[in-house]
Amino acid sequence: MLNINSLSRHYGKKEILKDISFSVKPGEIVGLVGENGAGKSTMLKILATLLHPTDGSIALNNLTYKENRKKVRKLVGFVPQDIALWDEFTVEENMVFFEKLAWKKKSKEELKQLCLDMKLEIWQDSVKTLSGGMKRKLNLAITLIHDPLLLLLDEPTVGIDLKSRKEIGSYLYRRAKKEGMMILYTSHDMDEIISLCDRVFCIGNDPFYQEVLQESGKEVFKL
Ligand SMILES: Nc1ncnc2c1ncn2[C@@H]1O[C@H](COP(=O)(O)OP(=O)(O)OP(=O)(O)O)[C@@H](O)[C@H]1O
Repeated sequence: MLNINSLSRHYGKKEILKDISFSVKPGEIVGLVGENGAGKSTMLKILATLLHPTDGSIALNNLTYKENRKKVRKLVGFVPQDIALWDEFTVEENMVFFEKLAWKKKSKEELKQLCLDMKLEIWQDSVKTLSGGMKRKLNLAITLIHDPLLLLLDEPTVGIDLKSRKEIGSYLYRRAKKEGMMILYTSHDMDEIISLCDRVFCIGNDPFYQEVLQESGKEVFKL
């Protein structure tokens, strides 16, 4: 279970997140939507332990972020908007490199299977020769190497073709429901949010997203 309590974040004098509280249950997929600059990435970076909140507390499976940062890090997977890969290395070399940094041992077959699960069928090619969508698939595969309990995805499917997007979505959905993995996910694609997420949180003051999502019958909450 992820619990966020009265969280706020300022950048200088600018308040981006204000008194935010919510919980995510095991196996739940939660969408985070809102206009550009609303604070979605800031929220994910805080949950990924890359930023500190100005105020408030977070706990993952009763591990408080403040006191257990290292332990929490092992349980979290984060796909940021910017792709971070070794361009000169092959897909295989990237997977092996990141496996060494992970806290779980995975065989080459398992690593290759993860790429296939992300609809990436290339293994020996150098990353610099991959398309933008293929790089995103590799980024997703890397994030899943250590079997995170909390998966944070910041617009992960930008540039990924529709068929692969649907298959990756179904794969993540199955894993969340089977393993209790929690997924927090930002996207500007409302169809994808509606089809994949159990609940949606709207961040920021623009009522547009809430109205669109309510029309679809989704459970929508304002943060
Ligand atoms: N390092 C920083 N220093 C100062 N301000 C920042 C910093 N990072 C982000 N911001 C500001 O915080 C606000 C929220 O940014 P954030 O990236 O979290 O928004 P977002 O909802 O993810 O937007 P988008 O949909 O465009 O990705 C923006 O006004 C942004 O300019």
